[in-house]
Amino acid sequence: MNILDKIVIDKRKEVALKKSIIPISQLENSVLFDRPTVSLAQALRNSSSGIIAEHKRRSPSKAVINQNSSVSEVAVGYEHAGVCGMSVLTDGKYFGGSLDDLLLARASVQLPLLRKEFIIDEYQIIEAKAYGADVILLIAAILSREEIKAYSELAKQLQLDVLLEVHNEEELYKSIMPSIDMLGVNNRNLKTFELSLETSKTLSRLIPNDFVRVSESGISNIAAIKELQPYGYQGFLIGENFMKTDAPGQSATDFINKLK
Ligand SMILES: O=P(O)(O)OC[C@@H](O)[C@@H](O)c1c[nH]c2ccccc12
Repeated sequence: MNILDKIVIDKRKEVALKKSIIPISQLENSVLFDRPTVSLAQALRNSSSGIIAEHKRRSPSKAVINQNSSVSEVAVGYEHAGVCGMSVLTDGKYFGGSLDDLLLARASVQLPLLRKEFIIDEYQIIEAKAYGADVILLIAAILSREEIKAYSELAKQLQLDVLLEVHNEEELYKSIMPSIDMLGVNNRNLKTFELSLETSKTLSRLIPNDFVRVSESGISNIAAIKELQPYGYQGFLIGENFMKTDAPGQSATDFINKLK
């Protein structure tokens, strides 16, 4: 069994438990549920840098990155740096994140916030809205075409943007539909952790022009961005490169200044 299979098995148990404790009606009654959202896709279209900065304490591929980071401080630092959006890992077991992290980020910044989660149930999309997210991630490797369609349509109803993540041609073909706003190509294979920017380059020619293109993972310098821009990428999701430093916000500032 690969790591992604393990994560999904645990996630199904987690969601089943949560559903038995907090009913959907309670999520829908939360204060943030009616908050007007901000579009990340729009922010990326209007930006020249296109940086989406992630809050990530640890990961199965890298162990500890920044175990004790303060999500509020990081969020404020990222906003100050001029990023287009922030990604907040909410998985606890494998990434050390939580929905409280999302709430804290929401309380600290106006930026579009992406709930970075392994979504396998509609409940998690309603939860994302209730905890202040503007965008959800859907991972094609763990979803059928029917699920992608149902989940992305629900997200649109809730005014959430959808970032659909793919890693190969097959995943890309099954995911192309109008309810997707952004197509993310993950340079990291979630099953083997193998990393290569070539993935973004080879898949780019298969992505229809109306989707905002986001390249995800393994981006650690300006050269990588310059290399990917000619392939039509307008968004760049960066986690570890910022989070491994003592001041993620400052490293995002330095990075964006170099891009200008
Ligand atoms: O830390 P990196 O290599 O910059 O990667 C960030 C982000 O792309 C990565 O965390 C990620 C991309 N897709 C995911 C899906 C689930 C969990 C994590 C991810």
